[in-house]
Amino acid sequence: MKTLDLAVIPGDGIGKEVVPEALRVLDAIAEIHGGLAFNYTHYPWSSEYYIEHGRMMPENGLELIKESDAIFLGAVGDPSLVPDHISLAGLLLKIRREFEQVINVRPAKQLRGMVSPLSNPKNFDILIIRENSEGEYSSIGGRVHSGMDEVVVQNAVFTKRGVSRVMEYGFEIARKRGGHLTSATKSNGIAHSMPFWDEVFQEMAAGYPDVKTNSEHIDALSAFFVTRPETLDVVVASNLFGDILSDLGAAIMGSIGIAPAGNINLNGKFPSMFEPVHGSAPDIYGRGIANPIGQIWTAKMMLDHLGEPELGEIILNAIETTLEAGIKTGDIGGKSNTVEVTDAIIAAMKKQAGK
Ligand SMILES: NC(=O)c1ccc[n+]([C@@H]2O[C@H](COP(=O)([O-])OP(=O)(O)OC[C@H]3O[C@@H](n4cnc5c(N)ncnc54)[C@H](O)[C@@H]3O)[C@@H](O)[C@H]2O)c1
Ligand SMILES: O=C(O)C[C@@H](O)C(=O)O
Ligand SMILES: [K+]
Ligand SMILES: [Mn+2]
Repeated sequence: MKTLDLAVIPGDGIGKEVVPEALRVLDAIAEIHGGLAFNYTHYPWSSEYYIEHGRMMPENGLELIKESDAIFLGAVGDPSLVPDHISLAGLLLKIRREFEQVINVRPAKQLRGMVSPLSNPKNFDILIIRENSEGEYSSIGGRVHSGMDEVVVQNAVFTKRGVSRVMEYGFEIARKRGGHLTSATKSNGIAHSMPFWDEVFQEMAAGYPDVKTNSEHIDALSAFFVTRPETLDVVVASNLFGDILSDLGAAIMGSIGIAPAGNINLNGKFPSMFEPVHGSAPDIYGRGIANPIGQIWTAKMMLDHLGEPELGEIILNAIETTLEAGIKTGDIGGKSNTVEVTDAIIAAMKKQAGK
């Protein structure tokens, strides 16, 4: 029996609704496999935890989850309890950074049964590779003075190491897909970091003669996500640009409620973390109507990462079968609730596996 230890952090809002549903899917996949078990350890770290303890996770929190095979997280943030920059920094961004999850992989592709808001979407299949440890998300800066004299500085940090490794990841994955790599830049407006970003990209491209490349300014590239997404394949982007592009990618798929993500540790020193692109959705939390597909597709990405791609495939197929059957939550035009969609996905998995 192969046992995978998962640290489970539902977090805030709909994270608490969709994570338990994705765990039901994992239990079903374990049953289908027969020789695989998941050992979940649940952590209640969240904004509510902050209200009680004055921090988002205990002081030794990272120690507690360090040995797990992967971290499975829902969403972090409840602005009615804790300002977002404190809650995200104390949990989500802390794990990404301290566990050196330097790459954030975010697919945006058309699923069977999904209706894109684009009128003629032409079967796009994009993989966004977001730098996940530096760039615009640095905590270097500060505020001085007050009133009209107030001055605020927020520094962006781009290191040769950080930029090279995210680009190398992009090139390798583009090579594996037999595809091409687009770099998201803004070197016409941002005079230091982005020309540097372009230089590293060009240097590295020389080592991948088989991978076609292009660079697009982030503003134009955003428009291409809408006007001709089928021409994009792998897209490598800085932390902030990748963040924005991944919501855009989710939007053209049909809903942010279905978009998955993996925060990948490359050096093997710490576990990777899997969590959907969406947040805690306070506007719909508590009604049982959140779309569970983002969290469930994220579980598929986690299984791929843990060496079980054929199980991941069963899950994605079942998601598509369920969408094709019209069993959908309200964000994608359906009438079913979170639990009903998950039930249908599990039933489709079992049917596929002949059980
Ligand atoms: N990775 C994360 O944990 C993460 C990501 C984004 C936002 N946040 C946090 O979440 C909170 C809310 O942020 P936001 O409103 O900007 O983004 P959000 O992703 O939570 O919600 C944006 C919109 O999408 C809808 N939506 C999101 N997920 C959905 C789902 N599964 N099913 C159906 N509809 C869904 C919401 O109802 C809302 O209308 C904030 O505290 C923010 O900081 C966390
Ligand atoms: O990284 C962030 O800014 C938090 C959230 O928006 C995300 O995309 O995970
Ligand atoms: K999330
Ligand atoms: Mn985001």
